[in-house]
Amino acid sequence: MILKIENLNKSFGSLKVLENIEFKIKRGEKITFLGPSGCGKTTLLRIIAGLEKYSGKVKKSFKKVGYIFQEPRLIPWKTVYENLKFVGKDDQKIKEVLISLDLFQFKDYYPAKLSGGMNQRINLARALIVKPEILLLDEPFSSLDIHIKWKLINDINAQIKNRKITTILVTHDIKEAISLSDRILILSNRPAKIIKEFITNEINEFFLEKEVIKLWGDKYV
Ligand SMILES: Nc1ncnc2c1ncn2[C@@H]1O[C@H](COP(=O)(O)OP(=O)(O)OP(=O)(O)O)[C@@H](O)[C@H]1O
Repeated sequence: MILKIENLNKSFGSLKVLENIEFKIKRGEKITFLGPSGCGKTTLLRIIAGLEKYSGKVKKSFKKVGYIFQEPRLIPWKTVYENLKFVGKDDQKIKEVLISLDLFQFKDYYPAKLSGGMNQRINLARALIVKPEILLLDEPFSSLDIHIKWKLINDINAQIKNRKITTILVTHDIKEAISLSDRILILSNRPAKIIKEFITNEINEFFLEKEVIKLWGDKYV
């Protein structure tokens, strides 16, 4: 087990965001938390990454985490190469990751000169450079055009398969959930509770959409 969470609760002042969250993830597993907007998905990932206080038990058997945020958070005055150098010192490793993501030819560009999709690929490269045992993906496709989004999903799937990385995606998008996970845990409206769980192989998009409409009501868009 790479992560085990029991009786996790989180509030910001009087706003209750997470309620009695309990789950386990095996090493190498890909899971998605599918939840409506504003239910507490980012907060859950931030707790797993060690960036947020909480009450309950979070038992982690990993040290290296890769985190991909909704918006690419690259340092604007550093080139692609320098952005990666900032987190990983090994030139050979940087080169290998850039080549594996078809980014090597852009190594001397500044982020502003590249598209949103390219910036997110660089973000992925930056997350992979630390050789993460677990990759946390916080709606990384939300600002991307549809075809760029699917290219990035394919890239992520190939990379996590090759490197056998455990992944946790949070999203409100059914297709993303199905494309990137072995298991889908459905979160309720805020405060987020786990209300249902599916094995991705056993369902399809249409079935999941019906379930989500039932569970989220008018929060489903
Ligand atoms: N640091 C904070 N202080 C106070 N409230 C916060 C803080 N962080 C998040 N919240 C609130 O907690 C709730 C859950 O936020 P969170 O970002 O975790 O949800 P989400 O499901 O990721 O949202 P979205 O789908 O919009 O990205 C929101 O109402 C948000 O305003």
